[in-house]
Amino acid sequence: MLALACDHGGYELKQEIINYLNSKNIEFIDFGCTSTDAVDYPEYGKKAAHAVASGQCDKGIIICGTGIGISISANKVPGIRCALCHDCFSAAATREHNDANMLALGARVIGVGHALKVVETFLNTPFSNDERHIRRIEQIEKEF
Ligand SMILES: O=C[C@H](O)[C@H](O)[C@H](O)COP(=O)(O)O
Repeated sequence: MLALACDHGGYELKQEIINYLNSKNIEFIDFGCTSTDAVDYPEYGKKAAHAVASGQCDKGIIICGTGIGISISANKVPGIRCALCHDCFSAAATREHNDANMLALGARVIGVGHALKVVETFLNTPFSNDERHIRRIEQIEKEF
């Protein structure tokens, strides 16, 4: 199960991602927002992040104008590793190396076609399970 969320800047791209997910029969929960009316991205980013952190959803995709504010918000939730990616290399690498559990996109940065390729790459790339990456992820989670 995938968690989706956006602010007003990401609403239209989220609708395109929903069409893509439906075409692939990928299940999702949409945590809003529900229109292009202005909202505050932290509320929506954190809702989706809590769904992932609690195990209700396996992964999340969140979208704002740049992807920056909503990813910063999601990464405040313990257990969330949200990666802002606007290219397929980064989307694959963050799954393989960081076991990222959320993807952030900036709808004012990337075109729809490219964004859907980034989404596809993120969803289809497994974590490497490599010892060095596991060690580093454990360090991310640890208080220093
Ligand atoms: O990082 C924040 C996001 O890009 C927001 O989508 C953006 O700040 C919203 O801007 P505005 O309220 O001017 O539409």
